[in-house]
Amino acid sequence: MFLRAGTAGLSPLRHTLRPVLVAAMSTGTFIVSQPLNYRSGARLDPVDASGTEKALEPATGRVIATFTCSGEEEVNLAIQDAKAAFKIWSQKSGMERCRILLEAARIIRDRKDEIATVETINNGKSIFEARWDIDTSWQCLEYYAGLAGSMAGEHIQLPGGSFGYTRREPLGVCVGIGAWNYPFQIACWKSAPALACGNAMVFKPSTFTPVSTLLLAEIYTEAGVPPGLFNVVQGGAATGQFLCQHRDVAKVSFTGSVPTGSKIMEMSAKGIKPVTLELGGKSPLIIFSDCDMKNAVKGALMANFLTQGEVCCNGTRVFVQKEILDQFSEEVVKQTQRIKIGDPLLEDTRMGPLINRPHLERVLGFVKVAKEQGAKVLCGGDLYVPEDPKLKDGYYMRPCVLTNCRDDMTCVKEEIFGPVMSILSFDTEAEVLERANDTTFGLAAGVFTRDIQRAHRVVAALQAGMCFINNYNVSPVELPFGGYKKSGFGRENGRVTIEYYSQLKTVCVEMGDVESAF
Ligand SMILES: NC(=O)C1=CN([C@@H]2O[C@H](COP(=O)(O)OP(=O)(O)OC[C@H]3O[C@@H](n4cnc5c(N)ncnc54)[C@H](O)[C@@H]3O)[C@@H](O)[C@H]2O)C=CC1
Ligand SMILES: C[N+](C)(C)CCCC(=O)O
Repeated sequence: MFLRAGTAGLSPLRHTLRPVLVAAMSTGTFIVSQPLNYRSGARLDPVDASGTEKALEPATGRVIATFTCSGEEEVNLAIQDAKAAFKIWSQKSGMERCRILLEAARIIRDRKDEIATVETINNGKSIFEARWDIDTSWQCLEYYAGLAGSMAGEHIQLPGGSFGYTRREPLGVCVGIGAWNYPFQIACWKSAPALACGNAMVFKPSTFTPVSTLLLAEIYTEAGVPPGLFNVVQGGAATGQFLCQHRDVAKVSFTGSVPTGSKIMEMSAKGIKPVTLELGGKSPLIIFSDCDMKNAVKGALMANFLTQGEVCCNGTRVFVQKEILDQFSEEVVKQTQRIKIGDPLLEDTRMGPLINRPHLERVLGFVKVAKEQGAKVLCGGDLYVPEDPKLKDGYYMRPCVLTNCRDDMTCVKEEIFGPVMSILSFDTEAEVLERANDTTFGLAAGVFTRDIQRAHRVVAALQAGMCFINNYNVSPVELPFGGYKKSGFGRENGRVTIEYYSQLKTVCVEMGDVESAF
């Protein structure tokens, strides 16, 4: 077990050992024996409990960690500790914060393979993809490090030499609550802008993926943030509620499902706390007959099969213009059948197991209902049993392409959160826009066409926060990401996110005498 508790700087020994240890980590061997809570700059066991949970390795179904969910007292200590760190951190200049965040970004980049390996073991996504996630993680820290140094207010002249100015100030202790599909990346997308603005953060990962956030906590400490600035508590709904209801929490940023998002908003409303909600989706991907077919097919696979299809912004309703329906479907099926499923730590694997057994069964259940409702399975949609005996208890399925889909089918209306693509055909632009927008979600949307006027006209009419033209599911950290409608509000990434982690103070300065009404 390579994970260490310590927080001190990089020892030469650790430098030498790391590559060996990463190489030694293989599917079926990893066990976490250290505490999974983080407070005051160190791993520790929580002082009280609200139950225990087990974390799995989806590739094998093995338990890799049994951990205590934090009780109210532990949550309280984590918040008090963060409050103390906030006092120090919020007084630092933007450039001072910038330097520390850049150092943290550098450490993540240096430890990319190790972090990606841990992410793969606990989440099941392929190591190939996990490395992408770690790249967008350190890039996010680097981006907000840059903004930290240039955050500034305005100076406004008033009559008679008087003037006003604005200060962009941090909020205080922010809470981050994450989903299980991008554990490390979500923790970075929330903490980087929060810390850049001068806030502290208490983060609660999903109970399914408690492990990798600890690496981030240790890296922040190693990079020089004050102890307590980034704390981790573990647990599910109970722990989440203690966080959201705490009076010393200034803001909650949540990634997860719509029903939980609605509860988070309700709890935060009681304390008038601002919230950012990154929720689910059922996004449309529109393929016009004038598209570049090769890229459209690649785009459809990117839109549906990353992280075993467990991606909130996936373009799972693939609308294809009638003239190219057969050719497109044939090519999509050919490429989908080539996806290598199996041990996610192997270099050539491109699809690993789903997160757990109940979720796998839920996804297979959607395929069953789709068939009953008249959809045709073009490929996949069934269990996959890898040859390697150590993977026999993992949660694998073959990626599925459905056709003959109608707008009223369950597979077209509901978020499946698994590798299931639904193909629908359409005739005209007006028709497809109407159908694409006919959903309560609005996270993302995509269009493939060579006609640039049409591309911009179509995205302008799409009701979605993140639109792609001639690509899908790329995530440059410079671009804001977030939803319309029930997919949530607030944004992550991009310059605008500074506004969600800071508040504006206006100072009005009188240079003359008070003109009184009395
Ligand atoms: N828009 C986005 O960026 C993303 C959205 N999602 C959405 O998340 C869902 C899947 O993720 P899950 O982890 O299953 O979602 P979930 O809503 O069950 O859980 C999300 C987080 O909330 C916590 N939680 C659960 N009940 C809570 C409560 N009452 N109070 C406070 N915290 C609570 C969980 O422990 C977990 O950390 C999908 O619907 C997906 O679309 C997932 C990833 C990204
Ligand atoms: C990285 N990306 C764009 C594929 C997904 C990010 C949103 C999520 O957390 O599901």
